[in-house]
Amino acid sequence: MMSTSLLPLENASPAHICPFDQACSYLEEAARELKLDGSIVEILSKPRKVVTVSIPVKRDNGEVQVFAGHRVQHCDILGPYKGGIRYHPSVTLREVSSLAMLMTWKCALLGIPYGGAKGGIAIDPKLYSVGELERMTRRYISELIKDIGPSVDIPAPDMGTSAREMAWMMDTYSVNMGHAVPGVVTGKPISIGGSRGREMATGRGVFIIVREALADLGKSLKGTRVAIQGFGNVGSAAALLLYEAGAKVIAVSTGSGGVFCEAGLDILALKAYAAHNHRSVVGFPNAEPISNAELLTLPCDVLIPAALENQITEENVNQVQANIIAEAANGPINLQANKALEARGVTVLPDILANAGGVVVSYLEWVQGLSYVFWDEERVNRELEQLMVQAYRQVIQQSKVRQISIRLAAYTLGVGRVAQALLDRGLYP
Ligand SMILES: NC(=O)C1=CN([C@@H]2O[C@H](COP(=O)(O)OP(=O)(O)OC[C@H]3O[C@@H](n4cnc5c(N)ncnc54)[C@H](O)[C@@H]3O)[C@@H](O)[C@H]2O)C=CC1
Ligand SMILES: O=C(O)CCC(=O)C(=O)O
Repeated sequence: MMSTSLLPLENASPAHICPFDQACSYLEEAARELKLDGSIVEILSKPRKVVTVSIPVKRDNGEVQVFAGHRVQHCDILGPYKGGIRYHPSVTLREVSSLAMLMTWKCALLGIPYGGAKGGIAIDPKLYSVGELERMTRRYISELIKDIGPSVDIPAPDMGTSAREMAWMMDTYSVNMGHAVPGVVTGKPISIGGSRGREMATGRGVFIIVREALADLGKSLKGTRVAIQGFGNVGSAAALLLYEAGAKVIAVSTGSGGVFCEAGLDILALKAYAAHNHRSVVGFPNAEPISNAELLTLPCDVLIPAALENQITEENVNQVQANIIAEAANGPINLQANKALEARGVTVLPDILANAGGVVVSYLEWVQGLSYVFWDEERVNRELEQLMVQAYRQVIQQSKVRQISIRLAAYTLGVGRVAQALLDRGLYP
């Protein structure tokens, strides 16, 4: 395992759960398959820049609370750093670092000219007022002002953040620059240069990849039984598109628990219910309660983890019954579980492919902003469809030619493209 000395602020958690070590293991596996030089792996296994800032925030009651805000810039060989910002209590520097590395491979796999980054603050946004979140977000971006920019590093939404936070970030950056800079973030509201289709984009990408995988197995979406963990931006959009295409979404969950209905949930009604129920699905009429753990092991055709990392592990993998798992979340299956699933012949559609729709439409948003020409949603969705299907086909082809798993095929394509660019640029400037 490569040294992770650029991450000095925290000790590693045990190897079987440390997300950064897991990300390095996949990199090393891809490098072995590609017969890459050890020095390339050494370079790519370390983030290029790790920033942690202190964020003092005045609470509504007058007290001051100080948060740590991270931004990890993994690699900018193919273009500006790109990746979301997460507000969730489980955020750690190691987690953010692993997610930044995944962004590098994801962008390269999809053929979009970005490097990888990720940011985050360990906070439960539900416990803070809108005013407190706004003050925290603005201070975080002020502290990062020299590290981000439209051609340097472009944040976007992730867990716990949305178009609202992106608008605060864009405004804070613009005020500091003295003029409007919409290109500094993506996933913005449409009123300030956001793209049509971005809100649904990650879920739409998941939908496209599941549809293609089913078609390759000679199956259609109609009547396919789907269980989805997480009903936020990604999970709810994937659920809606699958439901509209005739799939039976039999179970859905949020952090506070889930619901199950053998005949299939009415996703339109469930979305409306969650919107009026603090984003929780618990208590939805005509459905049985179900825990997050139970949802993962339900008999179903397609399982879509769309929340956190490490949900399918050596502890529950033997109970998982789905034939297809689409990683809408980043890193929901740990290393050991992944090996077990592959040995059983389960089709695992890896995160860097399955959830790439978000960064694809972020790229389209950035391109529209740079050219001052904005597209209708149909065009955005068409371009997204084309890039997702193309990447899926390339991954399946690579998997067949090299006789390797779909995950390793996706990694070899992403890592291989970055390694080639590194060599073409004369190693690293
Ligand atoms: N928003 C985006 O465009 C993209 C998001 N992703 C990934 O998708 C995943 C979900 O992100 P979003 O939907 O944006 O976040 P979100 O904040 O909109 O929704 C997260 C959902 O997960 C649920 N959740 C939180 N903790 C949970 C727990 N312990 N157990 C079960 N459910 C839990 C929440 O209740 C909520 O329903 C993350 O892994 C993120 O990195 C990946 C690519 C792009
Ligand atoms: O839209 C983006 O730029 C990044 C999305 C993201 O954070 C991810 O794909 O994990």
